[in-house]
Amino acid sequence: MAFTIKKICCIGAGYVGGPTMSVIAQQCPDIQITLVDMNTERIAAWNNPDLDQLPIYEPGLSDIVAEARDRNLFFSTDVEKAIEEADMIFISVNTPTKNYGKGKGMAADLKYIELCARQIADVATSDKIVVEKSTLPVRTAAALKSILHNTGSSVNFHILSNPEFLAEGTAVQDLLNPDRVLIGGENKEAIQALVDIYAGWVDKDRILTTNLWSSELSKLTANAFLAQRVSSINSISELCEKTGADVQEVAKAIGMDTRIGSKFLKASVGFGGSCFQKDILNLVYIARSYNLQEVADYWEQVILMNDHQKQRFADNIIQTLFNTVNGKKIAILGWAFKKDTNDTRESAAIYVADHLLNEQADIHVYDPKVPAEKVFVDLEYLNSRPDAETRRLASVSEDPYEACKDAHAIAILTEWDEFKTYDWARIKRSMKSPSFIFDGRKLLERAQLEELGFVYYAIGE
Ligand SMILES: NC(=O)c1ccc[n+]([C@@H]2O[C@H](COP(=O)([O-])OP(=O)(O)OC[C@H]3O[C@@H](n4cnc5c(N)ncnc54)[C@H](O)[C@@H]3O)[C@@H](O)[C@H]2O)c1
Ligand SMILES: O=c1ccn([C@@H]2O[C@H](COP(=O)(O)OP(=O)(O)O[C@H]3O[C@H](CO)[C@@H](O)[C@H](O)[C@H]3O)[C@@H](O)[C@H]2O)c(=O)[nH]1
Repeated sequence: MAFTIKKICCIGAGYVGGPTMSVIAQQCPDIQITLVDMNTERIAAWNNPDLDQLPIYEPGLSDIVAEARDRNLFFSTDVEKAIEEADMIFISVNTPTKNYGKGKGMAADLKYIELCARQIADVATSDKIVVEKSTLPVRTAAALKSILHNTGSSVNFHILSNPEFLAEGTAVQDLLNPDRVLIGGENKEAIQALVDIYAGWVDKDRILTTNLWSSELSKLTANAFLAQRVSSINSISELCEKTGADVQEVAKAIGMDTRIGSKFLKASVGFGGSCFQKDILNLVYIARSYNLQEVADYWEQVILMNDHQKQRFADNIIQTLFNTVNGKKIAILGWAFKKDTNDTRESAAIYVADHLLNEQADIHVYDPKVPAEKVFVDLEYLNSRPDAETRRLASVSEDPYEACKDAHAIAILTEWDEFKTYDWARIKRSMKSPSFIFDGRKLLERAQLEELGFVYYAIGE
């Protein structure tokens, strides 16, 4: 039996649900989409007439929301109503690393997923296609199936896995022109119903269908491979610093080998974001749960290398500043985990700053998109010291020149384009001497800065 999809509900209006559903609504004006979330503030922000106040910053997103909102795209806190009315339900809730109990610090916490499944099971009175959009451990669909099919009602549920591969900062472009769309499932008609939606704007050759488990595992694997490239080049950056090789030159030289490819070879202060670490830890946990110790150790090293990269960046600042940063003002440019997003989850900046705060440095943060309070909350979450001390040592500036004034050093931790356009001569004049720059993104030009009198350190040089 072919399915006709007229109404979609998406549970979870976050970094994935928001942009994904906005693009589907834009591309498929005949489908009515309701994004629901239990976070009332988030939903209110999605409904804010002022498009600058949307809860998520992504280039191009506000135009799409402006086009589709209140036409066929709706944001609501009425989860039950949206579930009841929908033909297809996307689950796009967060699946963070568990911070309690069995698997603490490793496994994905599936409590939000289970809650969604139970809510769907309780509310649904007609057949539904349930789509896993969240990133999930392989075989989660089996648990979902068990919850949905044990309701005692005659409602049929078809479960699909449709992991999302968008990267933040380029979410809209990634959704409009995906390298591939992956759909795993068991029921051919249900799979076809989702294929038909994407086929509205995605080339059919790029829509891949697989079994459920391959789809679930492909998502974890893709992130593990991407993160592994960053850790691999970061490991080489340290060797470059010892030997006189330049990591950018090495990356270019190896990236021109078509078997290696040039993407994801940018050495950095360490990868951040809500996905890489969480998903690799989860992969490691799954491997260990099948007693595959070598597999687990292999992937765990990607995380250990990343931790080392953040740590050694902070250590290098301390060492270079004559082995003490106590009472010294250090400007941190960039708090988001990458440019063009306001997301700070697992940002390397948090860990570098925390390390410097442990040494009693006086931290001044500037980021073009991250609100001040978020910076404090991120630091306080680590619980490294009393909150009052964090707020005494750290501050947030709305102006980059203020952040850098009287600083002993500047650490560049996000690759925001605007940092390249600053009046660096003015910044130099306002700083203490010697004036150090620690470029964790290799964003600036060494020759220009050295000419201005800075002492310039960059990852991998
Ligand atoms: N952020 C990314 O770039 C990205 C990309 C691909 C995949 N993913 C995966 O997508 C999933 C979602 O990630 P995200 O970044 O959008 O998370 P997020 O935290 O931004 O959004 C999740 C939302 O779900 C809501 N929620 C949780 N449980 C709920 C429930 N029972 N009912 C209603 N709302 C509920 C939360 O309030 C939150 O607003 C995760 O599994 C993540 O790994 C994320
Ligand atoms: O050469 C590189 C590439 C990335 N990074 C860093 O790696 C992190 C992650 O970057 P990126 O992958 O671009 O952003 P995410 O939004 O985390 O996207 C990843 O995680 C998502 C969530 O699962 C997936 O959907 C995407 O495909 C995957 O790229 C950031 O801190 C980047 O600065 C580097 O340091 N060097």
